[in-house]
Amino acid sequence: MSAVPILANNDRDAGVVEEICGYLTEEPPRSYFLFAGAGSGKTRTLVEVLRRLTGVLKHEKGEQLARRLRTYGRSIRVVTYTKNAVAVINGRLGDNDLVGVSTIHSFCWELISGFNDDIREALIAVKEAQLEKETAKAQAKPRGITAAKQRDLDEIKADIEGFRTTDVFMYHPDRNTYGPGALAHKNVLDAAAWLLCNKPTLQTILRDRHPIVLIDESQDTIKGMLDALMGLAEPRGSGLTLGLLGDHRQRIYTDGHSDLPNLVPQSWATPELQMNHRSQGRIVTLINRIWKAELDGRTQPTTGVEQHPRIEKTGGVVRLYVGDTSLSPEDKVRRERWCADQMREASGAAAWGTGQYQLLALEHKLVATRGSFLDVYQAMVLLDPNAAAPAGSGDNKGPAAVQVMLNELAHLEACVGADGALNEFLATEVFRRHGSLDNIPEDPATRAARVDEMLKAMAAFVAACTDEKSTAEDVLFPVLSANLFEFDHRLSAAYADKSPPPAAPGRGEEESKQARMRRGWCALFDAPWNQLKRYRTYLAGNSVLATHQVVKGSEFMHVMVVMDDAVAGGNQISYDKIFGGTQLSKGDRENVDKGKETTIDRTLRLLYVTCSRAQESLALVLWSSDQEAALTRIKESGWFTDDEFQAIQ
Ligand SMILES: Nc1ncnc2c1ncn2[C@@H]1O[C@H](COP(=O)(O)OP(=O)(O)OP(=O)(O)O)[C@@H](O)[C@H]1O
Repeated sequence: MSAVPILANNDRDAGVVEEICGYLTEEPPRSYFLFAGAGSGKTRTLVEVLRRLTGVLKHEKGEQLARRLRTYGRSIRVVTYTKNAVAVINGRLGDNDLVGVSTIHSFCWELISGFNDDIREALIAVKEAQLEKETAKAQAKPRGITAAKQRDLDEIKADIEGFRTTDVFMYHPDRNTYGPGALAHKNVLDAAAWLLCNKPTLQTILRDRHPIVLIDESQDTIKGMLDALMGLAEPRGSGLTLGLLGDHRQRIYTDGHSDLPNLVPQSWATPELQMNHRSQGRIVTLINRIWKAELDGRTQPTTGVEQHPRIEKTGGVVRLYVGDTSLSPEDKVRRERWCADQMREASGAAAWGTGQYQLLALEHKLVATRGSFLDVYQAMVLLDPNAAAPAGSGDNKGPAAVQVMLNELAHLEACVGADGALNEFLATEVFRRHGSLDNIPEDPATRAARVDEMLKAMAAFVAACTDEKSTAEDVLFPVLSANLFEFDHRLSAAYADKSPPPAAPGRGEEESKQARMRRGWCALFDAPWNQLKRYRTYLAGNSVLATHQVVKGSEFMHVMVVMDDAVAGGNQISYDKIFGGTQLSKGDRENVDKGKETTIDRTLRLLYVTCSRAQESLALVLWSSDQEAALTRIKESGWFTDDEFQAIQ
């Protein structure tokens, strides 16, 4: 008797897999948009559908579809947001020649690569449209086309000329591509979208290769491509069927459509997942509340399925702590530890006392302060602002010129045991792997001299990296002097240059790239070596610290969300406005009047994403510019019970 209601409740979404299989195997097949909230098991649903449609699991109509796909050499294409998601789906699906899983970048490049004339035509058309639009916009302004704007417009013209004279285009979806004909990621997406809209041959190729395309995280999928695909899928029976999976409540990038649910054609099916399998009941109630909140300054609709927790997940602890944002960063870090202690008492989870909770901060700099690697992080930002921090797609690997410090030297350092002794066997392996032993001289005497030089350099390296006080320069010195690895010429040149760093530019002053990089190199060489390890862990996404954006798709037992608008800078996100410590600005009011997206809308979605990462307990720490006002508003909001929020003393 007891098992029945559990199954009934937890299995309220059990029919969705079969429902979707039905749409995709109908004649003609029907496109669908799956509303699937946080923790609802989108991936599992997707994989289960694919198993049935490709004949892995017994399914009459699925087997027929699989036969048809195989006969014509076709496959179902799944498009994911990150490479990590590709690996997860492939891992769960196993070997399956009827399904291809890739990121949108790989998918687009696969479609257009080799069609150089078409790519050229598309890129020129896209850029000319951009030039026309930007010129008209600038001309309409009271000051007309300023010198700075003219520079931007000239850059677009130069891009167009560059495309005109390129014969062969090159691209690697997994990394930045350099050299003649190299395309940026955005070029590839733009070109593919344009070609899909304008070239019937490419439309036929797509339909012929992949009659079914399923897109994960569709709320953040780049608009141009999504529009092109949605256009091709109409009318039903056109030869392309789309499945869009997503959660518009979790849209955090500006690439996606702002209101996807309303763009989906009426004729599409709209199945729903109502369960949240991830979080305890208290957390699910909170995220439902957050989404439904009728806040002043909100323009986005509250469309969405109310989620249900699993019926055995009746617990969960949620707390909101409100502190004064004018405190120093050190004081804030200390008080956040106090909040963690409060969480340990409230939840009884030892993890809060041992630092085993995931801390989510709004901004990388904030994370770097809390993670004690601020010097290294700031140096990396100066060296390459676009590569210094982890990205949601998992693509950033740090500035290219310092890769040897992030890889080779890290691997060598890992050969040093806790007792400070170097494991020579492992170190030799590291050298072999990175090609450092390839050029060891043949002649015995020179060979012995080289080996001796390497051993001495290694001993000096070990001494430097086990000394807490060493800077990056101290550790680099022996390895660079003995050429233990192949160093990027920019790193070697910067190291050899002993000139002092240029002064940082004043407010509003421009800085050349060269001066900025020189400051970056000097800051990096001066930074404590032990910060590099923490920076690497963060970059790789393996840290207990992360930004709010990067954790999309992840889950953690215990989560602390640190909300500190003042430190984060920018006006895109403001938690203090949501919680009442800051009033809406004039710009917010204007946006509301025009029905445009507001800070409140963006912040609410980000808050929804961060809160929904927690499985067991969730601490929200708000650094507010008006503690009292925020606490009053929080009490009125009804999001939390009286014992769930308090001031940070
Ligand atoms: N049917 C199910 N029964 C039990 N557990 C499930 C089920 N589906 C998913 N889960 C579990 O619930 C958690 C959330 O699933 P998953 O990460 O796939 O959700 P999601 O829809 O991708 O969420 P999000 O959009 O928040 O990232 C995972 O731990 C997963 O193992």
